[in-house]
Amino acid sequence: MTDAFIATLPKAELHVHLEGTLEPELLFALAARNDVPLPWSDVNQARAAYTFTGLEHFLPLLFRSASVLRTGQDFYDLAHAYLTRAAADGVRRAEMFLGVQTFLDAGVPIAYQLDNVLAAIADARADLGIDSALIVTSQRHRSQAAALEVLDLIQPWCERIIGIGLGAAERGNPPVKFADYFATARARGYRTTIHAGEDGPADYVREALDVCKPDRIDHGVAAIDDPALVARLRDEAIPLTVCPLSNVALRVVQSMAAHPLRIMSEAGLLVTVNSDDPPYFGGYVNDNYEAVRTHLGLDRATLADLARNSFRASFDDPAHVAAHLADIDGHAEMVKHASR
Ligand SMILES: Nc1ncnc2[nH]cnc12
Ligand SMILES: [Zn+2]
Repeated sequence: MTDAFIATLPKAELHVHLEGTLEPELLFALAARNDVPLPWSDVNQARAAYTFTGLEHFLPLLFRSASVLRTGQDFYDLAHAYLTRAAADGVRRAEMFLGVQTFLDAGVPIAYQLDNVLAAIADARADLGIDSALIVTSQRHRSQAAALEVLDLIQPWCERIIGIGLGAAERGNPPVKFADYFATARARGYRTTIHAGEDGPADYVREALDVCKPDRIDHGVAAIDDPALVARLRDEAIPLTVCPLSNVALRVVQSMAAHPLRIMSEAGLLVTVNSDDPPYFGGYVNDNYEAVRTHLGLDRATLADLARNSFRASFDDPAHVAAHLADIDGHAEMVKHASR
């Protein structure tokens, strides 16, 4: 069960792939709706398949499952379901990835994808009081030319997309391959973020900083192997969007007890806690906070600092960030008094 302090702590989620939030129940409903065959006979069999040897094992399953999304309504339903769940976890601000190439491959027009995710964002703001924003990601196992095509395709929506990211198979696809993609994205006014140092080495994190100049690094856990890089990340206050349950599920770390998040936090890094692909890795953002609380022995002050980091690292307006930080102070005070 989630600790009450965590459950009600205001937080931002900055690293979540919308296609990776597809719960098995919705997966089966969309497969039936769109007449897409699945390799599993029911929800339980699908869940049982969610055990992975690593990132390279996980990605094909993710892409296969995501291929059930075909209509605009599917994208609305997916985003609405995630935002409803996130709001229940005390998420006040969500910055969500959408890997559009998977769906373009299946013949889903870009407008179906973006218009409907953006509609779900607007409705969730009005109905659930959760603020959210969209980050479009490209896949690094494809060419840079393909990633640049994504930038051109989304240009009509540029005012409503907050950022650009890069995900998928890291090893063998170093950041330098996407130097022009990031330069172009920045020139077009997007904030930028890149998966680096997930199952790739610390050197990929350094190269990402040098070549891609991102606003944030997604994962970045491999940086802990390199003290000079840790010092640089700290001095430059580069946010790291860490996903503890994902790292255990994809065998990036051996166990939750062995996760470097506490060491990273104590080294002064701007670490945040996120869910990545929640149904696949065993939990949403609060489950991730709860896992690090339990296995790394984090106290409430540290958990509140992680939540503060999540707002500071967000792409939100400074005035909103300040208001969220004040809410966290109020939350921590309230809990202190209640426990006296
Ligand atoms: N953990 C992960 N790493 C890279 N790309 C991803 N896309 C979805 N989840 C991912
Ligand atoms: Zn990710």
